[in-house]
Amino acid sequence: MNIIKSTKVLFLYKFMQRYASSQALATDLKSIVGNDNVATSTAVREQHSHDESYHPGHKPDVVVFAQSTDHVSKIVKYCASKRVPVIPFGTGTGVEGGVTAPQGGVCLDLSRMDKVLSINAEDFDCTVQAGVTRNALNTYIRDTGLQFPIDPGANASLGGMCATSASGTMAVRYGTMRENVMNLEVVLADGSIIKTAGLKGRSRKTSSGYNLTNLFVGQEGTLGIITEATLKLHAIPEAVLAAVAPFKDLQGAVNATVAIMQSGLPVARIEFLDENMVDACNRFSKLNLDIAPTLFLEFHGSNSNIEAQGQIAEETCKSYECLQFAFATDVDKRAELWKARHNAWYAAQALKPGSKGYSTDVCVPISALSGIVTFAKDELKRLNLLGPIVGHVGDGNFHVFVIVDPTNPKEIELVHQYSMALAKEALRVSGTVTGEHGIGVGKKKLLIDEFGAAGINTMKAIKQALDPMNILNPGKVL
Ligand SMILES: Cc1cc2c(cc1C)N(C[C@H](O)[C@H](O)[C@H](O)COP(=O)(O)OP(=O)(O)OC[C@H]1O[C@@H](n3cnc4c(N)ncnc43)[C@H](O)[C@@H]1O)c1[nH]c(=O)[nH]c(=O)c1N2
Ligand SMILES: CCCCC(=O)C(=O)O
Ligand SMILES: [Mn+2]
Repeated sequence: MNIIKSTKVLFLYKFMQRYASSQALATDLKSIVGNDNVATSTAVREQHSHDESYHPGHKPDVVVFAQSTDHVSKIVKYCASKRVPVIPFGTGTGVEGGVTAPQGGVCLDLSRMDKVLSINAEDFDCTVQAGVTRNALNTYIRDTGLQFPIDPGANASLGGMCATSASGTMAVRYGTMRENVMNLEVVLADGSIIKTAGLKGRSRKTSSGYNLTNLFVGQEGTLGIITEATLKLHAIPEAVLAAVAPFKDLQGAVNATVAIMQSGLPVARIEFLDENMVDACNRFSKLNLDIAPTLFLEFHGSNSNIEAQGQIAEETCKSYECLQFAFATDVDKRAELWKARHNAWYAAQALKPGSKGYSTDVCVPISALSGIVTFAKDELKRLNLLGPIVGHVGDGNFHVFVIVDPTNPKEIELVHQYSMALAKEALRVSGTVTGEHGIGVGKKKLLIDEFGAAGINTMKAIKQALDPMNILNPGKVL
């Protein structure tokens, strides 16, 4: 009895101590960035404790809404002086637990840094603050005839997209964030500010110094806080044509993809949905597609060549026994199709109300795609799991959205094992454990298999050099 009582007292004491220190932290931060930019309410901390995944949330002690690079620099400098963790937060749409705060600390929300700083239409580039979302940027530049085509399904922040090296349905044509970031402004762990590609750099190519830009693309907030990004823009095509092609079997759809890629056709989108995913999209997005392994395709070109592109794709799909090949030229029909594709994650989860999705994200050389998708499906069947499959197959990248009961730890463990087995199969065939979602907390254990000890030690040496006190998003990636 006494032991229980003293444990309770100790718990209460620790709670009071943490509460007092987080209050002191908030008071100091308010003096740096102003009262309106600091939140300590449970609701705001809860909202910033998790992303869109099944990974358990952890609340930060304080949430700070930065308004400028100067704010970020001052906050990081202060946190360094107190050895307080800093966790950057864009829009919280990540899926590997990257924004959770397992050690508490300050969640640095960048959504109020939402200014488009410059558009250089003649150079096809722009510079934005980190909190600008991809949709906001595309709305802002609509009249220039340009677009920023990297499209994770969610309306993510461009800072978050840089930090996770995001991609999406159009990477097959326009590249991922790695190919589209020209320069970054980054606040380092001591509060100093750098530009990764030169103080004013926005040239199309450079061989000057180390490639700092791509060190900070994909670092998930563990090496620095991205405050501004200079990005490549692309012309909005004169003509766009979409198509839907259901196939008799999975192999036909995947082999047609490989053949289309090998033909050199500049396909803009080529997305695979297995029969379960099509069924889920039909229900969730009110489509009426045949329930079969299906490709959604899109071609970007000029009025004079768009039909020829579509025709080559149609002939190729027919030679792999597609059941039909239906073009969608109408703007609204196309928008409906891609909206449904972007909502696939929610469609999958809606198959079982109350369930949560567990997303896998492997990427392999395209010649290995058919084999590994078959492996993924066979394993689902063996383990009796429901997992609709969707993929940016032109890049050899696909996701199994395994549906889990979040209250059933045994099922979560089983799905975790499935995800690990799939990732190891991807490595066996020379792929990667994540094509676009990153490592976060979810895939840390797999890094050693992908890079080996010497590779991991190199990453640790970089982390140690840039963040010796481990205050930047501790517990993530490495
Ligand atoms: C429905 C749906 C569909 C998709 C996706 C999500 C959802 C919900 N995603 C995943 C997600 O949208 C993607 O990872 C985004 O890049 C995350 O951007 P946020 O702004 O939400 O970052 P979020 O706030 O979730 O943070 C992600 C990570 O980056 C760090 N971070 C955020 N801002 C930072 C900054 N300014 N500086 C440094 N670090 C920072 C965070 O600390 C965290 O580790 C995705 N992804 C994809 O690649 N392809 C896809 O097809 C999809 N599709
Ligand atoms: C939120 C899970 C990832 C979604 C995704 O990457 C996709 O639909 O392609
Ligand atoms: Mn994806």
